[in-house]
Amino acid sequence: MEKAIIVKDITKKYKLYSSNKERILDLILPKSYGEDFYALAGVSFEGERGDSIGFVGMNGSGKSTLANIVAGIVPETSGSVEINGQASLIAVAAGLNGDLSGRDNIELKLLMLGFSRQEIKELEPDIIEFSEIGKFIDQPVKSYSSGMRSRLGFSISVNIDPDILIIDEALSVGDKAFAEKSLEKMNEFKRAGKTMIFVSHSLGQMKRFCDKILWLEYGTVRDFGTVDEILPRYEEFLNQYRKMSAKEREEYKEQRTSASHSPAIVK
Ligand SMILES: Nc1ncnc2c1ncn2[C@@H]1O[C@H](COP(=O)(O)OP(=O)(O)OP(=O)(O)O)[C@@H](O)[C@H]1O
Repeated sequence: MEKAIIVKDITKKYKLYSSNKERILDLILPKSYGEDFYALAGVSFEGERGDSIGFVGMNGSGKSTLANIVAGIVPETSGSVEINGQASLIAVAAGLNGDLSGRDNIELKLLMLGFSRQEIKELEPDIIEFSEIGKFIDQPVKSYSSGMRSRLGFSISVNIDPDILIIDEALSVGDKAFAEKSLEKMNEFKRAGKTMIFVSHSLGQMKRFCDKILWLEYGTVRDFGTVDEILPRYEEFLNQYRKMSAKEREEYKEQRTSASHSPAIVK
């Protein structure tokens, strides 16, 4: 099978500051202030053409960071991402300019992706119709609700028919009717043999839609495999985790992160 996505040993380091003063001092005297925090610490996986890969994991495990790195929106600190084909990201409101109208955002995004004026003219009505934004399409995006922003982002990305579609929680923001319509659109992509990455906390949607699951935990890969293999393990883990006391959760985290998050592993 042809590889669509090859992710090798990705790390993402952020600096955490205890105050704004520290943040500013770090700009003047880099490396002297702030604490290193690894949102991702050595993540590798491969997706074949036609795979629908779900990213699961607890809050803060690194799902969105990884999706944004694969989409080329956020730079990695080390490691590499190889993509065959054009990638399009749907992160809630990502890539939308709040001061521009919905229509101008569509045009801008398509121009940035290399579409011609003629192609944009042809695609625009479909994008507007699918988004159900109605007359608000000519209002500035900052006046939209978060659901409207996410519908517009989703509509742009699916209607440009990308080779790789990355969907980050967009379906949990829209209403049920829109979510159904979007899932149907995603199934069309799947039937067309396209590659997808889907970030969600809805295990129901994962089961319905994904073939493979990447389970992230504290910025590392806990497990990667087929939906049938990984989701039952993840659900079992969530049940156990729910029963843990705050102290047990801290101990668990300490045990899981002590080796993998050592700065020594970061080149
Ligand atoms: N710009 C940033 N600066 C500092 N830390 C960040 C930044 N962006 C993300 N992080 C941290 O990186 C970690 C991973 O965040 P990410 O949003 O990727 O997690 P997630 O798995 O998508 O979480 P959720 O399920 O809550 O959406 C979190 O601890 C988050 O606080």
